[in-house]
Amino acid sequence: MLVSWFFYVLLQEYSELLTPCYVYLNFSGLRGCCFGIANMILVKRMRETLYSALLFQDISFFDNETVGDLTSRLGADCQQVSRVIGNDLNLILRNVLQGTGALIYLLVLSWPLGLCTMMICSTLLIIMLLYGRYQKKAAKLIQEFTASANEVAQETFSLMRTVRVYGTEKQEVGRYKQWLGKIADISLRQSAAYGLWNLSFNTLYHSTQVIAVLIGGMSILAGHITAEQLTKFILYSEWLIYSTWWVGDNLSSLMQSVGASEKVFQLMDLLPSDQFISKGLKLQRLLGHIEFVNVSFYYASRAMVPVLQHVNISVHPNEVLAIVGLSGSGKSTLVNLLLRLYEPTDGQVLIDGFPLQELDVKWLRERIGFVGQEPRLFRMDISSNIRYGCTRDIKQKDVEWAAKQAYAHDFILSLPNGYKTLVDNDLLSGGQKQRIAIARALLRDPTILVLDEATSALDAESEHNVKNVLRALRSDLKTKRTVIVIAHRLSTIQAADRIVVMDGGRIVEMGSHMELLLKDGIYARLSRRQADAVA
Ligand SMILES: Nc1ncnc2c1ncn2[C@@H]1O[C@H](COP(=O)(O)OP(=O)(O)OP(=O)(O)O)[C@@H](O)[C@H]1O
Repeated sequence: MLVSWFFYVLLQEYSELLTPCYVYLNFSGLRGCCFGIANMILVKRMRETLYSALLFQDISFFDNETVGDLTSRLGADCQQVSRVIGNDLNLILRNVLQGTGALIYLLVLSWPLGLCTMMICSTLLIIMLLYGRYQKKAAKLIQEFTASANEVAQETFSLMRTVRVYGTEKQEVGRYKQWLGKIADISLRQSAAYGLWNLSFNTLYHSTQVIAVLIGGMSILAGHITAEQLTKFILYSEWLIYSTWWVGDNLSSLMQSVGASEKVFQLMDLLPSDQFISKGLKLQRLLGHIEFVNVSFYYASRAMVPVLQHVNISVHPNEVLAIVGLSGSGKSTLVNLLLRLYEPTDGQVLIDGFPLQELDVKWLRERIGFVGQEPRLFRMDISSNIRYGCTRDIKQKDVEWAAKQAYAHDFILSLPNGYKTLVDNDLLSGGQKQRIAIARALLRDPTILVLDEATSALDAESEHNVKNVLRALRSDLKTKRTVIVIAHRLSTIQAADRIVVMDGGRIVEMGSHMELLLKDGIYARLSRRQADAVA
């Protein structure tokens, strides 16, 4: 009897709530589907925006960010936002509508009772906001610690051979556990806060019932309301307080997601580097005349350490200039400035008489071939790796020509699928990867060719062959190009037109191989030491 009466009241009240919100509240499948689609579109768009915002930053930006941090922003953090859109927002909206409906109905039934319930709900809301703020802070910390833990794991996996050889597995587990400990500490506090939040809810929830019975009972005795109205009131106040609880619960989870996503939004808002925005000059023809005029430089992350000091060099078109010097003397930095990866702190780099900043950076880079110290290949087939970044219309025979020039053709043909073999980091030796990187640089037919320790991983014969290629490229009058070679192995650069010797960010000697030997300075000393080492 009591149960059927209860259902009767419930049905009657539900039918009274036939408002435009009814459709929203009751078609949960449709709602879920709409939020799911919105979520999918937004998260995809967010990842795209974030990824392209990152790719168009200055190189110095990547000096200050870790790979683990950035990848977790793209992965886990974007997923958090998806949770907000797909779940939390949906439930918050549903419960706000339901709670508002219940509150209006309660005030209509009995405004003193309605006001009391509203006060209790307001207290609950204040506690909820404080709890939400705490959760936001905690989530931000957890996100940071998780990124650091990921960074440690990523580093350890990528240096697995070193870890194994030095037997530091336990030490690495310890390093990882340190971050996990910090995450656990915050999670523990989060759980305690959740417990407190639940306790407050239960206390306040029961107090509504006590108030309803007390004030409602008195109102019945005074004849202000009927017993039926009080029953309805208790049902609706329960509805209201549960809606408030759900809003609070989802709001705190929303705050957690907002905390975790704050950095994502900051990164998404980054403007592209100036060099991608400004439209520079495109010369009709690039001759390859490079000048460093009184160039000084320091890295922003180490502002107190001057890396280059008053460097003056003029490299003529079609000249082969070698740069040598002790490790850390600033050779690669000089090349970084030429590639406009960094801007000089003082002085200017000129190409064919034009300051680098005035030239269109894309146009210029298309005309520069670069082989770095540790060529790492992309996870694509060998042919695509050689074509990488080449904007000309390239045919397979061009790719093979470049591979032959770099003495890579034979070993490529010996691979299971030849030029179509998918490159895996472990598949090729350091020297083989370097030869593919040289082929990539040659295929661009660059006017300026920069080789930064490009032959360091080559065996003596391959190095000799590649040196011949460079010599041939130089003497080919149709393809004039300026070549800058950085090498530790002095045998590689003996034939260069000019050799620049660097020490502590300054140019200390300059001349041909013979001239520098006669000078009996740093170059002659380095040369003697290398000859002794070979002997
Ligand atoms: N991204 C960077 N951020 C801060 N300092 C850097 C960065 N890259 C290089 N340096 C510092 O600048 C100095 C010059 O480095 P650079 O790589 O130009 O020397 P190098 O002569 O090419 O050395 P090596 O022959 O070992 O490659 C070094 O002290 C190095 O620690």
